[in-house]
Amino acid sequence: MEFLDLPPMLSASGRVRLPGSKSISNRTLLLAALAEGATEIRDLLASDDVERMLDALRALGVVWTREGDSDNYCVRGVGGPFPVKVADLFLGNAGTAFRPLTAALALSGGEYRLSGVPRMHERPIGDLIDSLRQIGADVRYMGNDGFPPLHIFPADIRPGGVVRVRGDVSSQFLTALLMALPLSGVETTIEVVGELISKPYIAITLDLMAQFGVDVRRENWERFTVPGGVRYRSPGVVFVEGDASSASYFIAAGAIGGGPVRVEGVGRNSIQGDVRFAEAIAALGARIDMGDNWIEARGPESGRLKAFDLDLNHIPDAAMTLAVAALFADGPCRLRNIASWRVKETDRIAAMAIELRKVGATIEEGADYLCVTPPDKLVPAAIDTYDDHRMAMCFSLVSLGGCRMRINEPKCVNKTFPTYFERFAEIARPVPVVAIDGPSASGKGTVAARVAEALGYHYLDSGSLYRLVALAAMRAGIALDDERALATLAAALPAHFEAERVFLEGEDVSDAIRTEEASVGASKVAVMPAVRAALLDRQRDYRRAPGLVAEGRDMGSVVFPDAGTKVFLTAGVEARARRRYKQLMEKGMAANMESLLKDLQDRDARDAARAVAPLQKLPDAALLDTTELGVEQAVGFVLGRVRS
Ligand SMILES: Nc1ncnc2c1ncn2[C@@H]1O[C@H](COP(=O)(O)OP(=O)(O)OP(=O)(O)O)[C@@H](O)[C@H]1O
Ligand SMILES: Nc1ccn([C@@H]2O[C@H](COP(=O)(O)O)[C@@H](O)[C@H]2O)c(=O)n1
Repeated sequence: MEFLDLPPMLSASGRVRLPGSKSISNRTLLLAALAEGATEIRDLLASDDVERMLDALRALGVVWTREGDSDNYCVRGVGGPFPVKVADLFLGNAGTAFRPLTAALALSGGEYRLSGVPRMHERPIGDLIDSLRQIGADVRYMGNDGFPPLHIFPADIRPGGVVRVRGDVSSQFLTALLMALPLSGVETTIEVVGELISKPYIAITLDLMAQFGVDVRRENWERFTVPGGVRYRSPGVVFVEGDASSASYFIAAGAIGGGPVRVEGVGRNSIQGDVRFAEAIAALGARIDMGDNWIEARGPESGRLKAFDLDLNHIPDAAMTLAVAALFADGPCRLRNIASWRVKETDRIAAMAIELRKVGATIEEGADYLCVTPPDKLVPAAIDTYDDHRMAMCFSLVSLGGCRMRINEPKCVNKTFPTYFERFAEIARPVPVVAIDGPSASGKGTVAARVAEALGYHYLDSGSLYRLVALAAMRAGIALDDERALATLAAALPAHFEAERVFLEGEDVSDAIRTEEASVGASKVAVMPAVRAALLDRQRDYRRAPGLVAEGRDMGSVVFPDAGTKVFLTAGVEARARRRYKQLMEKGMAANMESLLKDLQDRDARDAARAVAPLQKLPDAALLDTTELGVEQAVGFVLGRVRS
């Protein structure tokens, strides 16, 4: 399985230029395709869902071109129904392509097959088909009744009068009918059955249809009359706004991570309903500023978001971001009227509940609501994403709580925002790590502890963990080559640290882990991949605000590969043996120069030669040879690297 590890973040600030809106991109493409004349589309979203629409249009005989590698396209409209009369279309999991194309093709007088990924075949479409059948369309189910895949046949379309469509499952059914009906040329009224959900998405549809010359008469959100004798006409150029749903992650990042975070591409003039996410998070205490084409978010004055109880029917997609923002609220939060989540890319209510529990939240889940009680402390977790781009993007925000996160299958963001994690990395500031690696007795521990003190950071002596495993194994009679038993021991090591002392099962073993026997034992158990894996998360958990200085052999290469400062600290082996001898003497421990020298050479060789996480100077690490340097000079060097 592919995954992406996000480090714990300290804060978020910066600017993000948003990718184009998915809803506007796919609607504009379809309208441009059906229109008379050519349409220049600027800033089209580059994503999987839009590619599915572009592929489908090409297969249906629509000519479109892209300006080089840009996001600007030109679509030559066909001025009516699609010219290609037989086609087999694969539409992935793109609801914004599947539903509107179904309606437009049902009125195009051809034979078409429409299919998608397995999840698309679980997403209901029966209400739309029922409506299309009311005007004579011949659409048949190829699998389960009410669900894709579909087979459309030429039919005698009888438009006019009133068509009824359900509005309480997906607003895309109404959008699909609205966009297709002008193809019939006859005035037709659509009556919505049930309370229409996601009204702002219908507003986008009506706005874009108007730009293409078709003005729909709307009576409340219940009746929509599409005029007769009208055809779509290209407005010439259409600018696609930035995606307001995608903006929600960055607005939330500013609110959770302090900010200011500014998104560019949507603002108070937006036609997208999800800009109202800004209002929702402002109600939680976030400080929001808005311009015509930008929104800026900062954290609440009080430092913590307020608990909420909100009806989020109008912003179902951006509401997912609020479910994760709830982790940062000062009390239990309730997200209401979100039943449509159940029929999206995945059952989002169920998926959210499972994943929020993983990070420590207490969740109550209902048919159309979710209650999130934030945990006292967030728990690092591996988040499953259910092939749902929004799950991946939402959960990246948990890292802003100073909690490392693993996002499984992160490429699902390609559906709407292929560069999401790059943009997120530009605004999120990880808890800084200074990684100091080097051979035994080179002075890493001494230097790292002083650097940590100077910076006010936490300190990790990773070698002590391997020493503890060796000591615990020797005490328990576990052979130092029994990898499985050693890994089990390492995974549940009953050890803790207090100031500079180390405890094993409550006993102070600070000196016991420093004996030569424990040193040799440590270097033997450290060769084993399973032991190293068992200690990995434990080491990563030391990364806490305001920062960490970590020393060992693989701090910069494996444990904290993204460390901002990496130093390879070394010294000649004789100098190191002399230092170690002096150190042991000062502690009143027995030592012999000759055996110390041999022991260091053996350990260095074992550490450097092992297959997993070998001791090495990384290309991005600064080399510091302290053979001729004092401790203060070495500390000064590292601090200089951190501050430069
Ligand atoms: N630059 C230096 N010059 C002289 N002595 C030093 C220097 N750096 C460290 N020392 C001394 O060397 C001894 C060994 O240092 P330290 O324990 O920090 O090394 P280490 O690399 O952490 O060793 P290990 O990997 O075995 O834990 C200590 O007594 C320390 O004070
Ligand atoms: N990141 C690390 C740290 C240590 N080891 C192994 O543990 C032994 C003891 O470490 P000290 O730093 O306390 O000397 C060392 O010899 C290494 O074999 C490691 O593998 N990775």
